[in-house]
Amino acid sequence: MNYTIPSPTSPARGRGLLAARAVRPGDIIAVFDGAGTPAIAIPDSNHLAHTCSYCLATPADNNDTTTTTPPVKLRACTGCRVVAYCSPACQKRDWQLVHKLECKVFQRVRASTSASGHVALPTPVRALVQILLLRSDADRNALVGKLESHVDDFRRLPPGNVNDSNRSSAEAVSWQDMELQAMAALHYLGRAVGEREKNEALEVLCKLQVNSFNRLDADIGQTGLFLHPQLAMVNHSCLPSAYVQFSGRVAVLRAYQAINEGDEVEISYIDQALPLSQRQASLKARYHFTCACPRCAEDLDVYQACQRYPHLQLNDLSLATDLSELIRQQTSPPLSKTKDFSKAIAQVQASFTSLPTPPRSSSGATTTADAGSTEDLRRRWSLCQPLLLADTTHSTPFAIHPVPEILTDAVIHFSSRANYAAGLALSSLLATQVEPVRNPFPESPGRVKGLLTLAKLLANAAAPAAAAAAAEEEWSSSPSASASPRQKPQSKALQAAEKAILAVLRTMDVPTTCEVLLLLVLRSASSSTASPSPRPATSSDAQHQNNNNHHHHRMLIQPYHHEAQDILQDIRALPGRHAEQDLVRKLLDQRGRPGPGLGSSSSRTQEEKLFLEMVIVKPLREIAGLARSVMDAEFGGAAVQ
Ligand SMILES: C[S@@+](CC[C@H](N)C(=O)[O-])C[C@H]1O[C@@H](n2cnc3c(N)ncnc32)[C@H](O)[C@@H]1O
Repeated sequence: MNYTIPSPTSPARGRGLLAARAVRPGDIIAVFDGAGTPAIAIPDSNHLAHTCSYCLATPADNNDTTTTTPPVKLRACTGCRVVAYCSPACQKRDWQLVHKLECKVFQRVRASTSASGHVALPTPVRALVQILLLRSDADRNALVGKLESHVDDFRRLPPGNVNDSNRSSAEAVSWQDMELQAMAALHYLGRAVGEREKNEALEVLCKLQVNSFNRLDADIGQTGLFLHPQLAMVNHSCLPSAYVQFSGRVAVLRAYQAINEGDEVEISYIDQALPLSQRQASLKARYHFTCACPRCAEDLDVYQACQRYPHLQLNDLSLATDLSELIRQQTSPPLSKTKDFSKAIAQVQASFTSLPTPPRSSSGATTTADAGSTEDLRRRWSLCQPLLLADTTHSTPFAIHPVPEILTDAVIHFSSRANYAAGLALSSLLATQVEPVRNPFPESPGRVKGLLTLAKLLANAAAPAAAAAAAEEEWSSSPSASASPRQKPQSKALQAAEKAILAVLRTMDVPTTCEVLLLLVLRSASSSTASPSPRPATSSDAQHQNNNNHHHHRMLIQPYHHEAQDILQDIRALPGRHAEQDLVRKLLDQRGRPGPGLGSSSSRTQEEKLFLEMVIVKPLREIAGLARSVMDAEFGGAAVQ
């Protein structure tokens, strides 16, 4: 056990989880098993048909044509026809765990719902049903008995209070809704709905609100609810020292920065990128406390917050080799303290709060997920203009909320239209100047995912670049005559931006850049205490091996590992790249190097740094420089009001 949970030291914060040994950034602090000890791990109710209810694998895990993994086929339970499984083994395990009892509840739900109606119970109601079904009081007590409920605070919430924190279950709303949820659970359980039963159910619902996590899947976003009594002891900070990752039914607590033995481990319950007022509101609405972390106390903007992490040096072998300089530019004087900028921030925030919540893209990857309509993106981009034009003494502060979210959605917008060059420009900007500021630790999941997206876009954009080069030679034609299918004719401005991007691409050694990006993705798996596992036959099989800590450590790899490995294999199969491969190997070889990740900067030679800077970072920065033109061309920039 790498942690301790002593009795509360501070009445304000209650209990907390302390590191029992010193850990380095990326190290696994602890693994919380959602199958063994009393725990709840369920898919979101509106994903039940697409997610294995035991191992939580989804067919979308294998949606990508770049992977060779056989697709997961799900079969519905023949009893309730509500939940589905990827294998008889998963079905059997879930049956023994809880479904034997739960199946009857779902049958009752089905019987009382019209044939066309939505049969599943909302996610928190299903979690409540599972808790109330637990066979013994001892089990139930072990799971929820000692958890903080804040029941009186919830009772006082104004009607219609909507919790929007990313740790919450989408359905979480007001006290009145919770009362309805409690009654629904008791009704379908066939139990008495007396005052005592209702209060007991309400208390459990409150505990779920305060203590459960949303399982975040690699590519689908929020896919379920996870509750574990020990993991629930981790307190919050807006400058967290750790983060939680999910892998099937397992939650992994990973260090985000070095933590000393005996220090408290803190995670962020909410989206750290949000400005102070929104962070405080989210924390208050669901967790009922006012955060007093250094970031809140001093109202640090995202650049200042980044400066507080001791990770800047780790970035010199990443796509943000200039992170210290980027931060220096924005923090002297502090961006958010300049008059123009505070005004711009206030203006942008006010206009955004009056917008209906845009559908959040869950992946940031090249999917056609709901990134918002073109119209919605135009509106959001135009509302951001005061922020982007505010202060000429600083370089453009692209990392300030909500710019990164809009750029991420725009990547999806362009990818779904097969305009990979435009997507590449935005993705390069995110990977070189935005994500490193928001996630200063180079191996954090947000960064790793961005690298993989970038590698894929680069590969896709390079194909038309090559085609366009050939076409230009022969016909002097424009890049719009290239191979990629287009849905709509493009504006002249977008064509010009795309031409400039393709021109940079033609100067690049794309396979080598992709290879380096993919190796950066893979390093995040190998530098932690987890060692990469051999590729599992299917993701569900992998989960089945998951029955002790040793196995957990073997399979707790970054979610993007296998995909990166697949693409890397294709690149390495290209002929005539021996010299390049040798260089890349030299640059990224970790053997014999101290420290986390790729070793300390002092052990790197000038030649290696120069290679990274010239071959990878410089051209990507050049492409990133075209992102603003791409956005303005497609979404109107300052011209649209
Ligand atoms: C998931 S629980 C964490 C464990 C909790 N401290 C306990 O003793 O049960 C969340 C609750 O812990 C408290 N908490 C967490 N982080 C805090 C912080 N930074 N400041 C004050 N209270 C905090 C709040 O009461 C919050 O609702």
